[in-house]
Formats: sequence, C-alpha cells, structure tokens
Amino acid sequence: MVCDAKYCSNCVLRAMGSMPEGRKCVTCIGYPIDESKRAYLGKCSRMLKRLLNDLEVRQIMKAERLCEVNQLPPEYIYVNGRALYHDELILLQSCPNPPKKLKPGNYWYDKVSGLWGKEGQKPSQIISPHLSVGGPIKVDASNGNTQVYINGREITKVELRMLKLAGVQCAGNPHFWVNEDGSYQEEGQKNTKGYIWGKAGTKLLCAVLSLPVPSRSSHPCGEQASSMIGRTMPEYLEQRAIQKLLLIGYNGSGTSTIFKQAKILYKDIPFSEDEREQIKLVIQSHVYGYIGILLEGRERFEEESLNELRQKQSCDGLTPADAGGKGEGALYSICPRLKAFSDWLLKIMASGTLEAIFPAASREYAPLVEELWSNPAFQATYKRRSELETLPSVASYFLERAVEILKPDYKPSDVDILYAEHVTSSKGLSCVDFSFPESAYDDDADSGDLRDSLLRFQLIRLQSKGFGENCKWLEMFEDVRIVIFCVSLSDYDQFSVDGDGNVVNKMLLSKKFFENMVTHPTFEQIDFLVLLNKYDLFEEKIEQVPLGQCDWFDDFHPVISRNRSGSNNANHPTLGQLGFHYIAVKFKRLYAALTGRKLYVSLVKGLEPNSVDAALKYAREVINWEEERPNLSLSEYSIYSTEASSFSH
Ligand SMILES: Nc1nc2c(ncn2[C@@H]2O[C@H](COP(=O)(O)OP(=O)(O)OP(=O)(O)O)[C@@H](O)[C@H]2O)c(=O)[nH]1
Ligand SMILES: [Mg+2]
Repeated sequence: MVCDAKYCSNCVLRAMGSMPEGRKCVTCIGYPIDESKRAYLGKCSRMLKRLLNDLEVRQIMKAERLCEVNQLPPEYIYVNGRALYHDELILLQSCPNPPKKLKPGNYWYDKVSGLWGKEGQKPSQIISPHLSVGGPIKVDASNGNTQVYINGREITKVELRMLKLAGVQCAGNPHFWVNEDGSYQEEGQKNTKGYIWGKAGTKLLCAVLSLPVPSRSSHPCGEQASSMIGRTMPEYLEQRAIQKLLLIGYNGSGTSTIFKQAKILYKDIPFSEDEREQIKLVIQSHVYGYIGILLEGRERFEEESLNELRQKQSCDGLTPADAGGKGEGALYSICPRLKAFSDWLLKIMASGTLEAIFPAASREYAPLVEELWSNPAFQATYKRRSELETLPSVASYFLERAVEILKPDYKPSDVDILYAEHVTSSKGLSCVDFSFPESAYDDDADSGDLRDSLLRFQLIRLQSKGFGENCKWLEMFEDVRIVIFCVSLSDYDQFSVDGDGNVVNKMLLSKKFFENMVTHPTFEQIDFLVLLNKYDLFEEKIEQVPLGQCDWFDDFHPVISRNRSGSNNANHPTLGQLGFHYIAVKFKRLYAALTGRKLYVSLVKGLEPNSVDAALKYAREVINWEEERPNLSLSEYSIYSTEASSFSH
C-alpha cells in the first residue's frame, strides 16, 4: 500500500506484523498510502487469504479501509476549484448519496441539483444536493460549449442532446434552474416548466448517453426499467466502464429477437411482472389481429366460391334460386352470431383501435373465440392461411394456441415473448445491461473467465424506422464499442417499398442501410460485426430459390458436389453454407472498399438461444482484441479508470 515492497509468502507475515493499518511493511505503518493503490484498499489478495483465516482477513481488510491514516487526504480533493477541508470531506462522504469511488482530483458540484462530475467533463453522478463543500460552481466547470446553462454552468453537448430528446425547449440560449427532483424553470421565471427525468424514456436515454439520473433514494417511487441500470451491480463492478454494443439492422432483420434473447439469456428476471402483463395484452391483440385477417380471408373465400357457384349455375342454365343458394359456398359461411363478431372485429381493426379494447375483450370474447376456433368454416380458412399475404409467418405459432392465449389468465412464456412482434419498445430504442454469466464450460483459463464475467455490457437496440433522414442523432452513440449490424439472410428474394415509393429488393435495402451506417462519421473508428441472421430459413430457401434473385448476388456460381445431400461435411459444404460464405465475403469487400477496414461477420439463428449467445460472445471477443491493442503500454492503474479505455482511439 505504501512502499511497493513485495514479499514471498514465507516473509510476508513477518514483514507486515499485526497489520494494524492493513497491508503495510512494519516501517511504513503510520504513513499515508500511495494514492494509485486506493482502489485496492480492503480487497484482499489471494496470497493473504491462503496464509490467514477468514476472520483475520476480514479484520485486517476492515482496518485497511477504515484506519485514519489510510483515509483520503482532503487537500487532494478539489471541488469547484478549491481544496476541501477535513469537515467538508467528511460531510461529502457521509451524506445520504455520496460521490462513488472518490479519488484525489478536481471535481465540480452543482449544489442546487446535486449534479457532480470531474472538472472539464460531463456530469457522472447526482449526489445529495445542498452540501456546503468547495467553492461556488464555475460557468466552465464541465467545459461545455453549448450556450445553454444549468444553475450557472454551461452544459456539455451530450447533456444538451439529452435535454432536447427529453422535450426540453433549448432554443435561444436559455439559462435553466434545475432542482434536485429534476423540476426546471427558466432563470427569472417562476413557473416550473416540467421534470427532466420525469418520463421513463428520459431515464433510458440517460443510461444510453452515460448521464446520471437521480438515485432511487431521492425518488422512492420512480422505479423505471432503466433505473435498474448500474444499480443491481455490486459497487466494485462499477469501476469498469460499461461496454456498449449498438444493435441495428434494416426492418425485420431480427434485432428485437436478438435483443429479447439477450434478456432471456443473461438476466435473472428477463421481464418483470409489469412487462409481462403489458406484453400479454400486446400478444392478445396480435392474436385478435391474426383472427381478423383470417375472418377477412374467410369472407373472400366465401365470395369466391359463391361466384364460382353462380358461374357454374349460369353455364348450366340454372338460376341461383333453383340451386337454393346453398352448396359449396356454405363451406365458408358462418352462423349470424359469429358473423356479428366477425363484422365487429373487422370494423375495430379498420378503425385502428384494436389495442383499445383490452383487457376487457379477453373476458368478453374468449368463449366466442373458442366457438370460432372449432367452427368448420374458420378451420377451412385456417388451412388456406398461406394464401393470406398479410398474415405474418409467426401467426401460426400463436394461432395454434389462440383459445388458451385469449383467456384472461394467460401468462406469456419467455418463448411466447421471443416470438411476439413489437413488444420491445414503443420508441424504437431499448437497452439492457448484463454480464456474461460465469460458465464452467467456457474457457480453460479460469481467471480470464472470471474477469469476463465481471465485465458489464449494455446492448442498445435502435429500430431503423427511428432513423431520421440524415441520422443526426446517431451522434449520441459515439462511445459504443461495437456496432452489431443485423441482416436477414432470407431477405434476398423479398421486396419492400423504399423511402421514394419504389419497390426494391430487401437485401439491397439492407445493403444501402449498411453503407449509410458504416460511412457515418460517428462510427468512423468503431468496429462492425455483421450478423447474418435467419440462417434456418435461408438454408431451406436457397435450395428452392436461387440466390441470384437478388442482383447483388448474381455472380454466385457454387461448385456443388454431387453427393452433398445436406451433410455437414467440410469437404462437401451445403448450398446454405456456400451461400452464407459468399454473402459474408460480399459484405466484407463492401466494408473494406468503403472504410479500408476489416469487417467481422457471424452467422446467427435468432430464435435459437445458443446461437445468439455465441454471436454476442463473439462481439465481446472483438472488443477484447480491440482493447488489448491500445492498452498494452498503459499502467495497471488505467484499467480501473473509466475514461482511459474506450475513448483513446
Ligand atoms: N425463422 C427465423 N425467424 C426469425 C429469426 N430471427 C427473427 N425471426 C423472425 O423474424 C421476424 C422479424 O424479427 P424482429 O426481431 O421483429 O425484427 P426487427 O429487426 O425487430 O424488425 P422490426 O420489428 O421491423 O424493427 C419475427 O417474426 C421473428 O420471429 C431467425 O433466426 N429465424
Ligand atoms: Mg421487431
């Protein structure tokens, strides 16, 4: 702790004596510690644990942390440009919500709101307000250049971005007065204009932007999804910066599926009770929607078969009355009660208010759905569901269990949630933080594995629909460690309408989006990992539909061995494997041509947990390689500094 001496396990106890101040040579006792070692205070080494019993270790570590001489010297802490006095430091450390991991250095503190940060940097935390410590805050405390002010401090770009996204009017260089609860007003005015952290979305934004939000103790009822971030972890883990992974992809590429998989894989409670209740309603309204599509189809089939019947009759010279209007057309006809239900449902769907009928609908109509499901006309329609273009392919998964799902006491399973569409986030932005669980099977090196299990990651999913014309607000993701770009392999024969109203191949739309992203200035220095997703569908499809359906792939001429018969033999790759490698190379070449850099590519089956797990671990590897490069020359100390790691390139 003091002199950097190192001892072998035979001498260590003799050299340190009874350790009244923790680990120090006998001659160093009474002297302050080396500040660069402060982070190790109270964290016992393995060697000492071997030499002493549990109780002894605990006592020594406690002494090391708490003894007078090992405490932070107040004169090393500057707040708003002035060194602290002893009492001020005590006040700061003993307040209900103290700065985390206080180290010697220069800090700024906004006493009104409690915002706290390192001098020249954006806020890192919101601590207890109104503490009388340090000098008055300076305008340039955080080195902002936005001409927008909070409590006399010019705020940073990232804070301004957050304010704008949170809906705070920032035109005309305003000076805001922000209180500890987030209520704000313009300077010189009396009215509170709103609450900065009031909306759930704002907390999420702050999490993504690495900006602090008020701690739960000051907001006992403000339990939000994102306020879990950084709070469920033991404090020592927070010493490391969170590694952000940005997950993007063209519509339907599978980003929300991968996001949900990550939650299911890595969170003890992937979805809270509240979330499940919400998701249940979404799933139920989808199922009503699918039933509506089938009912619409039923009307069409009924009409078609009636028309056919009429044609046949007029050919035979009969009038409809002669035939009695019955016959084949009846296959698709339903009784008046079900017809009334059908009319009602189709009307609700047409008016776009399907979601509004919940949760009342599940109580009222569950028995009718049951009756409908066992109705022959409905079943006949269900058999022809592949003819209904608007029915998504996941519909069958839910429709098979429609009766159960539409009951009021239905509880969605994780797999239901995985398959359900549009349950991730309404705003197109969602994030989840996690650590890879320690695994006994993973690697041989146990310490490496442990280290990895302590690393924190944040997966941020951004829906492509939310991107503005020029992707301006992508800037807020400048500190992500990797961009995971998801592509649906099965899109190569699909078409969609682009922004200009043209019908374009979806793989080409994905490619265009990829080009826009990799050349975006924000991502200039950031690695990309392309996930070629939906490999399960692709494998099947490529056997039926040539890859050349997409113009970009028109030079795919695989050499197919005669006896490939779908085997996984490396000498006889399947058509699916050949196609995957071909497309991977296409993306790699495109990326190299645009950026001159190396692209990482991986194959994924989004609906299979193991596959997503492997893909995200691959992303972690890429980050690790990247990290080892610039950090080789830095001292051990910098590993623990949250600033040094990601922003050095
Ligand atoms: N068969 C198969 N289906 C998948 C796979 N990954 C995703 N899907 C399905 O593809 C559909 C679209 O996936 P999403 O995860 O919603 O895609 P998205 O990127 O969120 O797209 P948007 O919701 O349009 O933004 C869903 O019905 C998924 O269940 C996969 O690997 N295999
Ligand atoms: Mg989706």
